[in-house]
Amino acid sequence: EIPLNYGADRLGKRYDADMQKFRDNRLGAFIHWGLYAIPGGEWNGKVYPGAAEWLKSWAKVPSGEWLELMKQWNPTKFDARKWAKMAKEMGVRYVKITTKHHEGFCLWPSKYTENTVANTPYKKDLLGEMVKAYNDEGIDVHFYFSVMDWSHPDWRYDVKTPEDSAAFSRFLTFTDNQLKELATLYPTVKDFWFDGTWDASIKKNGWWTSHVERMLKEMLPGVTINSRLRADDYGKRHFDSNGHLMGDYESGYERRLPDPVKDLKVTRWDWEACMTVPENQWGYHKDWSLSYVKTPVEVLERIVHAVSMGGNMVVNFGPQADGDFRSEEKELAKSIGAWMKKNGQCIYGCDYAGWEKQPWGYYTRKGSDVYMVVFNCPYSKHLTVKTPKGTQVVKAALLNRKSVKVVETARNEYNVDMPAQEPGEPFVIKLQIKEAA
Ligand SMILES: C#C[C@@H]1N[C@@H](C)[C@@H](O)[C@H]1O
Repeated sequence: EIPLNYGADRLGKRYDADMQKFRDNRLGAFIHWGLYAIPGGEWNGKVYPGAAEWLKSWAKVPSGEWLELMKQWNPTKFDARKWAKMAKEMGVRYVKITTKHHEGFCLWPSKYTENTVANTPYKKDLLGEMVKAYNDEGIDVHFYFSVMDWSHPDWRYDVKTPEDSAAFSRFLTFTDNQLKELATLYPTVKDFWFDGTWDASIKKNGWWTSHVERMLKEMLPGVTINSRLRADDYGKRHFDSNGHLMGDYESGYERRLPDPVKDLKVTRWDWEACMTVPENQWGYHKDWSLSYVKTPVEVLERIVHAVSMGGNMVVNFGPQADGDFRSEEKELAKSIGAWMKKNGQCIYGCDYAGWEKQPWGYYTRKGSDVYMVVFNCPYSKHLTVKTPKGTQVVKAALLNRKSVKVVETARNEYNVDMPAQEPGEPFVIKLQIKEAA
């Protein structure tokens, strides 16, 4: 192996209680909220179809002009308790909040910059209100933090000159201070999800990314850190130069998922995917007609797909500038929540089953309970199940309801009958199995 000072701190998965909770949570929600919610994708009368939280970049708005938006930041309809109830009803076990996105506006009253909620008409500590409300509902809070800060004069995309080095060193100190501030002010935070770490300036400072992981873990024992923070001695990201995952879980699956047959390697480590409901909108965009908007069943399939491969899924919400959610997002939360209420036992605490993927849907597993989550009903009216050698299917039943017929068709092959009544939505069959000792 290549000797590294700033490669993976640990080989293999973490199995402490905090990581197990991260894993068992399985379903999370992203909250992308910042100044970008005010223009909602439109600048000087032009609507930009790109991601709304990148509008400053698409419209080439100078930072000074962009930060003028702070004068309009006053989410009068914001009610943290309502937000937390919506998350609870959706069945999410954790929420990832953008403490600061690339624009550099902080949802908490940081004392290291003027670009914070304290210097807006709203004034109050939005992040603190959210952390309390979600925690009061038993929902874990994770912090999204963008290292790249378009509004900070010392941010550099690359470090080429002595001036760049001096500036970027100041920037890293500023960032350290903000992270220590977040860990001190909000000690119930369970995870830091870093973004904006793809530029040469960070890749050339792998030591700093290693320092941040160690610093936060020292301040908050048990906290989880995503792989996207990390670069090693040679600028390798997520996986170090020896192929070992850095951080505690892979966070490369943004708006995409591993192939359920070809990419089974991901079941060897923890990972978390995140997804948008439109094709690519994280922050609030006023016009969702510009791209395809996933239906609740399509969102649900991505959630189940992730869990079936041992991963978590985070579904994104982009609140409006007034602090309310658009109706499509409220409907989505309700719809997913209704399904999770009936079927959540095939998600929470579940993992990769290790059985051969079938066209009707996905397997998930918790201990000796194997779940079939059916999205595609075959004309044959039965669902093929192929078990690993030495494993038998003893019984099958719709979740908490009547059993369905199981017929052995060949060694380690079964036909599981479809339910008599067409369920009209993705449904779950729980298998009772017998494994060779
Ligand atoms: C690119 C990029 C960022 N990463 C996603 C999680 C959003 O925050 C998007 O703006």
